[in-house]
Amino acid sequence: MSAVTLSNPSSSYYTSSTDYKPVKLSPLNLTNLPKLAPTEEGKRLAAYAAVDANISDSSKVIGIGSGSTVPYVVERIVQQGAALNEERVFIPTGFQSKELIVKNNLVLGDVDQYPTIDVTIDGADEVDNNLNAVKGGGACHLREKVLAEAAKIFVIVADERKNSKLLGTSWTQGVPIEVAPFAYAKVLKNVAKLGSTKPALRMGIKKAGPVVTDNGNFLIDAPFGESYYRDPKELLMRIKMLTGVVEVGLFCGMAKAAYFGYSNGSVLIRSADGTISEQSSI
Ligand SMILES: O=C[C@H](O)[C@H](O)[C@H](O)COP(=O)(O)O
Repeated sequence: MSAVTLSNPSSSYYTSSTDYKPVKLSPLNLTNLPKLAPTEEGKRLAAYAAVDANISDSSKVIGIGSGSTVPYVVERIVQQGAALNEERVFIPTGFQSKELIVKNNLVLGDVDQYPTIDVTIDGADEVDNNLNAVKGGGACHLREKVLAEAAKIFVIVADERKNSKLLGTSWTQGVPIEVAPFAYAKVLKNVAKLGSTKPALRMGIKKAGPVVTDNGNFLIDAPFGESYYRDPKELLMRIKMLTGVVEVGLFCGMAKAAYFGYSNGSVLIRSADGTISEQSSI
């Protein structure tokens, strides 16, 4: 992979063309890795950059999130070596990450044993300019939020398609809402009253009936108009107040940074302090 630097950014993925002043980080050395399809390349880049920057020798309790970028997170952690990993405990956000931990012979723990986590790295469905995120496309956002909140450092990894100025731009299926099964019909009515256009119970694929989460609950996907996404925290609080709602897939003010991997071999890093950095790869 050749070193690529985004010297003249003009795309919409930056905050704005005028305030774009990236800090250039030293390149990520990824020589001798197998070539992947462009989007996968972006996911791997984001994951590797996030692990390198956030998981150090002193990171002992690590939260492993869900989604298609997370296998690369675990891959990079494994590359840090068995000696280091034997001294660590890994906490999963769901079935997928539990399998990843077990299959890679890492030590499995749970958040009730380790309510304080050093670092949690997780995927996202969409992230806005202020690091607010939609999560729950894979129905894992309840455990994900607990692990994000438990972590001293919570970091998001994703490919370039997830980087938006405003939530609801690329992720149009709505805010994922985990609900107690018996309350779903009432929550559907109440999110519609809040302003959701066509909220729907998420149905299974290759399974008759609704999706059932790892916690035995149902999911509602509730789309909202653009104005609601301008204040995602307010939207989160209003949905969370509805009786029967277990957790809402809006993560506001939680992430320390988001790493977006680009198919051109670079990573864009947005930090909570407003810093925007770029890392190329060789
Ligand atoms: O519930 C699932 C999680 O929030 C995932 O992190 C999110 O849906 C992103 O998944 P993917 O990387 O597969 O698009």
